[in-house]
Amino acid sequence: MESCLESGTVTMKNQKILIAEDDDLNRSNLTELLNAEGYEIKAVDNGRKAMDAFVEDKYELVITDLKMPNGDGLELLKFVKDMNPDNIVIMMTGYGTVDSAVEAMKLGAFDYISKPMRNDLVTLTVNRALSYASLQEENVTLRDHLREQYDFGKMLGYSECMKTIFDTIEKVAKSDSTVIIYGESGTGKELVARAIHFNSNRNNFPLIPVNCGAIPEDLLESELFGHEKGAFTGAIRNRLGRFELAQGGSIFLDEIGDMSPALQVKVLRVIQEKQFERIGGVKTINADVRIIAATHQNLELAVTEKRFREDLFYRINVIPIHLPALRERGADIAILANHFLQKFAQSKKKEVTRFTPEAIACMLHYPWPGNVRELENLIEMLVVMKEDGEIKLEDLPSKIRQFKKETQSFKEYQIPEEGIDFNDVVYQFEKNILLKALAKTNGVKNRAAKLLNLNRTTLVEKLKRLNISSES
Ligand SMILES: Nc1ncnc2c1ncn2[C@@H]1O[C@H](COP(=O)(O)OP(=O)(O)OP(=O)(O)O)[C@@H](O)[C@H]1O
Repeated sequence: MESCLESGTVTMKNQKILIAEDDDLNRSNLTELLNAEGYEIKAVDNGRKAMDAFVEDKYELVITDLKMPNGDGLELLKFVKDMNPDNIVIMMTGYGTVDSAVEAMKLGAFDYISKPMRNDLVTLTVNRALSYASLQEENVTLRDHLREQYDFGKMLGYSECMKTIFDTIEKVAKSDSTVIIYGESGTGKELVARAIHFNSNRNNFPLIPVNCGAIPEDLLESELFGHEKGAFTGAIRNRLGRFELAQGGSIFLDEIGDMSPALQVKVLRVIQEKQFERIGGVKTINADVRIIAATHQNLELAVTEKRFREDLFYRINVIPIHLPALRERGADIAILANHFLQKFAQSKKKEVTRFTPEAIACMLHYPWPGNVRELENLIEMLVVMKEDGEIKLEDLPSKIRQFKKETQSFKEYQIPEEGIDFNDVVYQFEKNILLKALAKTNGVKNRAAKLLNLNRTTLVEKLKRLNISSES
């Protein structure tokens, strides 16, 4: 990319700008103006088309009108920020109301331009926004470069909380301190443990995982510490335990909260004295092992309920890392979904290209009780079921489909400071629902009535009252 200095700001040419504006004249003026400035422009006339374009291509900047039919500016802003929180968005407002602009800024818009627009102000705002974007990109590239060095492997995350977690991993990896990772099942605790180990000074030695919740208690002790031949019935030869196998490296004690109190004492001794004996053995073995633990439980609560030893808790809770549930990091859902789509499309040799914006929006609102694992499994299933093309809302299982955007955007409906015309809003909402039902049933009123749980006569009366003809 070539860069040049213009009116005190750095302008990066060949950057792409997406414009969403329903006013034809404004749209073409803006396109001409910014084309002349050397930017590559894609201009569309509503929010929905802009969402489609945004999913398909990379745009350094999105400029959107606030009020548009079919996906307004705020909806587009939210969509862009969900897909990529770092993407810069500028709003255009014809209403000059500070309120809507303030709301847009709160939602992450970079700036706003009031209409009627002055060309010099437009170019100034756009150049400023893109200079900022370039600086931001430089920072991200630098950080990504550092991150690559630390080999975060397949672990993705663009949400603020995941960035904080990556920073923590970088810091703690080299420290050799005990780490405990808290998080619901499927949030990526094992991936974090791997990232810590493989970025630590112990990475030439193994990382040995043990799922303390999956191994029966009487076997777990021998799994961890090993046994001598004849230590118990069935111990026909000496066996190394996982602590010994992990010598020089790290041990990942997954679901440590499920460990019995008797074993908790033994693990405490390994941490305090760095020593242990095999079952039935007399020789004391030195343990040079870093402990990385994980649990989905609230260990503090387990301590107060006397299910977990307090002394062990303080020994392992040295560096706690809390992995948020997937539903708490909206920004990651779209990124992870696209990543898994590419991964499975490639491995299963399918031409499944992308998700429609509606499908993504719906996934953003589903609560994902099984977290990233559930998302990964779902996308594998969707790719298997599909031959090619895009994954649409209808392709999603019904438990996810019920979290369609309409429900949510209605929940999120904000009454502006200047108030609303109640009857008009309800009228628009009702009309919208009826039109959608008709579109979904190809205009067949019987089926539309069934879909809405109305009887046919009521539906027909409503259509008449709302002035909806079969053509519409
Ligand atoms: N940030 C992420 N980026 C990419 N893949 C991820 C991410 N987080 C989790 N995964 C994937 O999700 C799946 C579950 O992750 P993982 O096994 O680490 O979760 P967990 O919290 O340890 O689960 P459990 O507690 O059930 O053992 C894995 O296939 C993992 O590769």
